[in-house]
Amino acid sequence: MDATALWQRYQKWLYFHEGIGLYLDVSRMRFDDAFVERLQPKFEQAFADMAELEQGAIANPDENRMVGHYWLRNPDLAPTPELTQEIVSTIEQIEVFAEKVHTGAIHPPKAPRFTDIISIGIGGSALGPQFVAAALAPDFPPLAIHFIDNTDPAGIDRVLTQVRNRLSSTLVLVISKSGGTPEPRNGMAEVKKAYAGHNLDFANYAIAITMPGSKLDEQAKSEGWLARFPMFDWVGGRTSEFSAVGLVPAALQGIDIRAMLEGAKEMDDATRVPDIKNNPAALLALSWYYAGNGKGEKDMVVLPYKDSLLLFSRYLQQLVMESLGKEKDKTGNIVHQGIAVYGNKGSTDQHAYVQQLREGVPNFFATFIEVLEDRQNPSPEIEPGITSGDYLSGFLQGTRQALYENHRDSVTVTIPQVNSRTVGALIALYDRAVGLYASLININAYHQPGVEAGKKAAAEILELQKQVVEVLRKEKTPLTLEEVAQKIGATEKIESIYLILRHLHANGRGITLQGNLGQPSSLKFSIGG
Ligand SMILES: O=P(O)(O)OC[C@H]1O[C@](O)(CO)[C@@H](O)[C@@H]1O
Repeated sequence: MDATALWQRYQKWLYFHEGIGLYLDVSRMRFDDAFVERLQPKFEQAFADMAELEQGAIANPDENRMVGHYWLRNPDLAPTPELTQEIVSTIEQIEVFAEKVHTGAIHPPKAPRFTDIISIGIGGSALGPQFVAAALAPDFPPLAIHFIDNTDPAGIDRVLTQVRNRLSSTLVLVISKSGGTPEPRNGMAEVKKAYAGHNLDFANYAIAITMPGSKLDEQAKSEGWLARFPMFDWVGGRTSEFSAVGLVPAALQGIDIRAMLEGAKEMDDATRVPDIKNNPAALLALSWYYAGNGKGEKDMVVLPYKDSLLLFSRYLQQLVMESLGKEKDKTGNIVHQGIAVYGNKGSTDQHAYVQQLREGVPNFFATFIEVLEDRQNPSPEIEPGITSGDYLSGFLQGTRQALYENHRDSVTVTIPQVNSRTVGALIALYDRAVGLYASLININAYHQPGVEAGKKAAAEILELQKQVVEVLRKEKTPLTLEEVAQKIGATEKIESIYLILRHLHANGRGITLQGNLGQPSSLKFSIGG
């Protein structure tokens, strides 16, 4: 396509949201009108599915749940007045709580103000808060946030070291929808011990964000934690940023949560329009379908050209891949669906993997996120008439063009600046795009049956570890791996037994070994001695 035709195509397909100032350009996706027409019936179904979902249908039949994240930013949409009230009062509760923490009306026993937050959670209970903190937290927030989003002991230590002089003024948010996920449970248990080690009563510092009645909720209630905020059954972890999961940490950091909710609501209104061309989420879903042939054949590379949006690609990775990556469609056919998402930021990635994007295997489409405002204050010139921001902007255009010339398609989302409203709108845009795309390919975007297998296998390993240790404790003489496996009656698990023992040995857990480390079958293990 020549430059004139491309410019025509750009204007024909350009979407602009006046309220938010958001542009979406899908002109560099090479679909034609016939393709759009072919998808029209699927989109009609998708818009109808979405309307039903918003009205409170059981849109997640496998878990028998409604899917209500859209109600969080427009509580009047909730299907019952009780739900509306629950949403409204939770937001009010959060604002009042944050205000009291900021003014010192709620303060730690031994200090006039809380200074820091340790936020413990994983997946949807971490990625939204992390993304929003990186994008929106003021440079000098009223409370500085630190995340424990794993069961990595060294990661936990790092956070505890960062706050070691301020533990007595550090709030701890324990965020887990289910209240039973092992990683945050472990993080919480370790942090609780650290407080005890400093003679601090953890309950005075701890806040639970979880479903009422969960294990975590019961613990928080019985131990008298400082506060509890509800997470709703009808909100999925990966779409929970506008529930207490995201709003509590954001409000505590001084982020304007009302503006974030407003931006999301405005975007929700725009993405409810049942017209592909005038609905930015539909345009995204159309582009994804085109790129990957409705089967995820191409990866989505997300390139925000703004440091503060660095974590957007990681946030989208869970939203898109946990929602769309499914073995079966809604009818039960094996489909192995999904779209792989990765990315970091531009123009930094230009000096990392963009080489492959431009010339290597063409198995992706790019999503550029552009921010019009370079910085809040005027920029100095680094060359006559040129600023650093001009470079950033030029690099974005250049990469988009270079990719297109080499038949690599791209979408560009442009926002005027990074603020609470635009970040709220971005999250809402992708929430809806995922929902619509899921309908196009007929999958349930709201469950995650696949993650259970890994969790179950891990639980079995921990059980096996107990058996291994028990066997070695009873033995006087060192045992080979085969002997351990035989004594447990699990010869098929010999590799797992080896890996368990190697890990215990590396961590000074009382395991002694003799033999050649490079030849596991030569090793003999004992406890102590
Ligand atoms: O908030 P929870 O219940 O601890 O779950 C954390 C994450 O774990 C998952 O259930 C998958 O393992 C995600 O969907 C979720 O965001």
